Amino acid sequence: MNSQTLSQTAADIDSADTATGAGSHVEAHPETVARQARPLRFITCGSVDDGKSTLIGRLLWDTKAVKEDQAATLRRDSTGKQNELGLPDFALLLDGLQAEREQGITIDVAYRYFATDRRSFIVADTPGHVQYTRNMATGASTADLAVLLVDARAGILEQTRRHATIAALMGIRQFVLAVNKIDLAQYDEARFRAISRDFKEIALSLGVRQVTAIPVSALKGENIVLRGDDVMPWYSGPTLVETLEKATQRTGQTTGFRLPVQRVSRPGEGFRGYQGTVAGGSIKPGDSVVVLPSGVEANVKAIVTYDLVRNAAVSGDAITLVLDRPVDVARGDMIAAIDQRPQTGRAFSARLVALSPDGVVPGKRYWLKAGARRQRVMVRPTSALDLATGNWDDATFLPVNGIGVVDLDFEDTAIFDPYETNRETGAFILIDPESLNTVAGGMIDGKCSKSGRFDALPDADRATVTLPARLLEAFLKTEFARSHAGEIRVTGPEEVDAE
Ligand SMILES: Nc1nc2c(ncn2[C@@H]2O[C@H](COP(=O)(O)OP(=O)(O)OP(=O)(O)O)[C@@H](O)[C@H]2O)c(=O)[nH]1
Repeated sequence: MNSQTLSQTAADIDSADTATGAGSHVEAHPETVARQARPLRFITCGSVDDGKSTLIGRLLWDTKAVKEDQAATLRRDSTGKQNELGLPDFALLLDGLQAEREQGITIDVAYRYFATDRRSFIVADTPGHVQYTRNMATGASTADLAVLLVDARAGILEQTRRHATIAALMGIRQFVLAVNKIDLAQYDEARFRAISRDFKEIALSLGVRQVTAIPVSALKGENIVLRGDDVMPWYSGPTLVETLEKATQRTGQTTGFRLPVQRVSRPGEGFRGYQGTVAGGSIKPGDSVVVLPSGVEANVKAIVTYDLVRNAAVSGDAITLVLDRPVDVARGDMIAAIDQRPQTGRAFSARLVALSPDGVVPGKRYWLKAGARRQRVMVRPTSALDLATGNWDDATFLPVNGIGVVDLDFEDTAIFDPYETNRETGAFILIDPESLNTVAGGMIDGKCSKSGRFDALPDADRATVTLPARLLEAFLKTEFARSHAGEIRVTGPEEVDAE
């Protein structure tokens, strides 16, 4: 959404009347204001021991985000453990998290908050091990920018490519390459330039053009918050924190209004509201909406939060929507802008990150969960990313941590936006129906025209039901028939019908 449309939206919202005329009113907060106030979210990724914890510790320390008691603890805990430079171990600032990980307590991603005079930040610290790809994907899904760390001595590793690929797949369009431990590489400019060149090539192949490479020593605090000019006079670019201060925030959503319905509220006679968190665009009373997948159209009568009637709502607001006519809406449905609808269909193309040890198996039926919606789906990988070469090779199976392109075939109508246009209504997870484990995280590329393979199941995979004509129609309307469509082959009407 450009700034012009944003201000139009804001103006629309401000001039909106409420249709109810009742209750208290809250001034709408235009998206623009909310976005400026929002902290920049970024992730840090790197291989084990590249210095991620030290880098985040340094950022917190040098921006004075460390409270005095924490600082005292750090000094105390570092006693006797100082490195040859006599500096405290900044990674200890993150040690609480480490301890919890070691105890096996599941912490997907730890978020830390800090601020400079210019801006506030939330950094998602994601573990470096290969088996934590899932966590990285979680952190990346909300991040505006990714800081990728490499050890100046080791250069680009497969893990660097893996992380860059996941970050790009999750929609991040700004990378910072922190070439760390440059002190251990004798502050060698040629080394830094060579690593930057290799990385920029990878980023470009992933469609990421905005790359800032910075030579840093996280341990010594050079080019993190303070400059390292005396040891790296050849580097005149920005420090890490300057780059973060200037980074742009991604909107994440360029679609019209989206409300994935989480609950239908019927507190009393006559009132029926549809509850959920707005996942795109904005809405005000009087706007026309469509309920999907039914396609029924209605107008918004009122927008209610838990104690207020509002004259508008924007992305991120948890609301109850009241429509101007009785409409059949169920949990898992989507209420969307009438003139900017999401895509609906039974076949979609998507990219997946496989998360389970079993990988993603072609032909197997999974549950796909997107917001409150859960649907049966068959997944067919068509290509997989070779992280060593960066090539997309033909593939029919995705092993754990594999990244691939897949076709999704749904049993019934699915509703999505391409992930590029809406990170909430374009993302999903796959669940194994037997173990209930999360098998993969995915992002929708778009609808495809291929016919659903649920229609083309081999006969051996179907139950055969033969029914008299008078029962056939009634049977096809049952919940059982609808939820097993594609698995049941109905042959009929049978001869007995003549009786
Ligand atoms: N000389 C030097 N040592 C560094 C630098 N950054 C980190 N180190 C050291 O490298 C080691 C690993 O640093 P960590 O910050 O624990 O690395 P990490 O990437 O967080 O490791 P994991 O948490 O295991 O993924 C520690 O001994 C740090 O003191 C640096 O810029 N220069």
